Amino acid sequence: MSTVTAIDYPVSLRLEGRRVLLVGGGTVAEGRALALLDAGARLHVISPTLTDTLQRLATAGRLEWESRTYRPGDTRGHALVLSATDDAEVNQHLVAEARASGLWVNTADEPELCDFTLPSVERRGPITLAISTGGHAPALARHLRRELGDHIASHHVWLARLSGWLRRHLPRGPQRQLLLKRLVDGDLGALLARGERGAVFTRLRSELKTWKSSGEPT
Ligand SMILES: C[C@@]1(CC(=O)O)c2cc3[nH]c(cc4nc(cc5[nH]c(cc(n2)[C@H]1CCC(=O)O)[C@@](C)(CC(=O)O)[C@@H]5CCC(=O)O)C(CC(=O)O)=C4CCC(=O)O)c(CCC(=O)O)c3CC(=O)O
Ligand SMILES: NC(=O)C1=CN([C@@H]2O[C@H](COP(=O)(O)OP(=O)(O)OC[C@H]3O[C@@H](n4cnc5c(N)ncnc54)[C@H](O)[C@@H]3O)[C@@H](O)[C@H]2O)C=CC1
Repeated sequence: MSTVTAIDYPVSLRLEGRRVLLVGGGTVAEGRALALLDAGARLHVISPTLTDTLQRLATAGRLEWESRTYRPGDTRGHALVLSATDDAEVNQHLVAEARASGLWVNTADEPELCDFTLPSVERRGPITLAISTGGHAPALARHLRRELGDHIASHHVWLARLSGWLRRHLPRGPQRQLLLKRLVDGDLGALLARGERGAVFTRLRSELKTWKSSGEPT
């Protein structure tokens, strides 16, 4: 067991259409595979065995499965590499190979060998809550994720979708910024928190009319 001293730098990766290698097909690999598929990755799994769920995904063509053990050279052609075998030596080889080719790699069994670690993730619509303890306390990350996840209410999800729509349809600038901030913690945000979506719509509709009449595209 190793010690982790540096603080991890959080990012949200866009993996849609990218080829990701996952070595291992057990319970831990299954969790990673489901999250990677949710993110739209083109998933390549190398493992002599698969869990039932992974097996079903392979049969359905949702992932590419090679039923064999890892071989040097397997990382070629991938954007990201994750190792989740129960063999520490295999995981170490995979990390060394990935790093030698400049690829980012995560191994489930050794925080110190990871180029990135996986946070505990809670999703509500477009909102992602991710908790990291930098490898110190994964069980605590999970506990906090569940506890804090309860604070993301349905009006937050609604607000995120509405904000996304407004950002796509209104031109950038101070007027849009002000409106989007008011939706979160201004007068409109207060209405939303009370569940008064109808009132917010009415107010928005009349405000957007002013935008139109002042020559702004909607
Ligand atoms: C470094 C990291 C590398 C990585 O995997 O990226 C790592 C490493 C290790 N985890 C181990 C054990 C456990 N991991 C969990 C749970 C999760 N582990 C996750 C992430 C991470 N785990 C990364 C750091 C994240 C951070 O701390 O910020 C979560 C958050 C996300 C995910 O996996 O997707 C997911 C919760 C998902 C959810 O929300 O439900 C539980 C709790 C449980 O299962 O209930 C236990 C048992 C309790 C314990 O041991 O603490 C072991 C020892 C294995 C052994 O003893 O054999 C190692 C290896 C080591 O530390 O040496
Ligand atoms: N990061 C985390 O959150 C956690 C990590 N772990 C660690 O993750 C690792 C995997 O755990 P589990 O999924 O529970 O193990 P598991 O025993 O269920 O699965 C291991 C998988 O690796 C495959 N495998 C073994 N050798 C291989 C090789 N040479 N090439 C390709 N595939 C190979 C096996 O066929 C099997 O599918 C362990 O090292 C464990 O300590 C465990 C719990 C949590």
